Amino acid sequence: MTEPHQETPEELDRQNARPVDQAAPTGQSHAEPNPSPVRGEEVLLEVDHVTLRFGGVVALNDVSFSLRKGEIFGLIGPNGAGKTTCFNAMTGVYRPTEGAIRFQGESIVGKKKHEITRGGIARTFQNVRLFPEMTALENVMVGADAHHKTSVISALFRLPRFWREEKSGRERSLELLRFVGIAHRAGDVSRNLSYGEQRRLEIARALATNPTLLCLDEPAAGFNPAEKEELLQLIRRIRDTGVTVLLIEHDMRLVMGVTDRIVVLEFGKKIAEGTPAEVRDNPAVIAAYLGVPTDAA
Ligand SMILES: Nc1ncnc2c1ncn2[C@@H]1O[C@H](COP(=O)(O)OP(=O)(O)OP(=O)(O)O)[C@@H](O)[C@H]1O
Repeated sequence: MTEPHQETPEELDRQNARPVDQAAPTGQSHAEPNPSPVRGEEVLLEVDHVTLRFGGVVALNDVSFSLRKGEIFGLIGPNGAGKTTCFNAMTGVYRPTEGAIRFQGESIVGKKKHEITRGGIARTFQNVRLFPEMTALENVMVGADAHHKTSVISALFRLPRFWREEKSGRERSLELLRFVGIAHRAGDVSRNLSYGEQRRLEIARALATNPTLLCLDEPAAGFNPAEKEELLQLIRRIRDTGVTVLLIEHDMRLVMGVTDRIVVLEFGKKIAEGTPAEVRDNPAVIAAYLGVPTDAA
């Protein structure tokens, strides 16, 4: 058995216990139906019979699903279901013990995190991870840098290409700050931004890598209802630019309001997959959230 490789201590900093808005699916949504204007049938990412064990813990147990290009896809499930582990396997933090993960038809298992980012998958984290002493603009420019072609030599000697790329990186980063609604904080040190602004900044930084797929890990955690509504609109605008979005989120109203399709995990296994309406009415899902056996639901 291959043990999953683990790259950073922060990845192992298991969930800072926090209250989650983990209500059972209610059937109510505060948002209008999701129009999915750019959703096609082309498969973008395939999780193919993935099992991932941490010693004796089976965090993912033979999980399979695929994301289609242009959709907003939700990955949900109770605490400890395996959602973050699944994200980590997709973004090169953990290597599956068994199974395959393909992005645009190509295996990404065993690739380094930066290779996967360059390949077009970007992510945000459950806990805000910014460079606290850098300005908001600089934080985004770090993301944009991932795509610069400038060599160390041309950066050291300030060759024309370096300046061109520095300038275009700055302009693009400002544009992204505008897109997420915090351009007015561009010059402020990121630790001075409000919590909501920091979460938007993380999204801008992830978008700066020009992703094809953006993975958002509990982006609404700690948000009030108005902030959640703004986030829902932002996720749709991101999707409307052609970026496919994968969302882990405990807030059922947000998930049901914004996603096209959902996969539900429980104890590492996929227990349901379908549209928000299908998933909401699925007895196994209701049981998982209410904590009762399926046959009693
Ligand atoms: N690095 C690790 N070492 C050992 N066990 C781990 C590790 N990461 C996750 N696990 C275990 O794997 C299982 C799935 O955890 P995971 O964090 O993926 O769940 P989750 O669905 O994201 O939960 P939450 O909603 O609480 O964030 C849990 O039992 C967890 O304790």
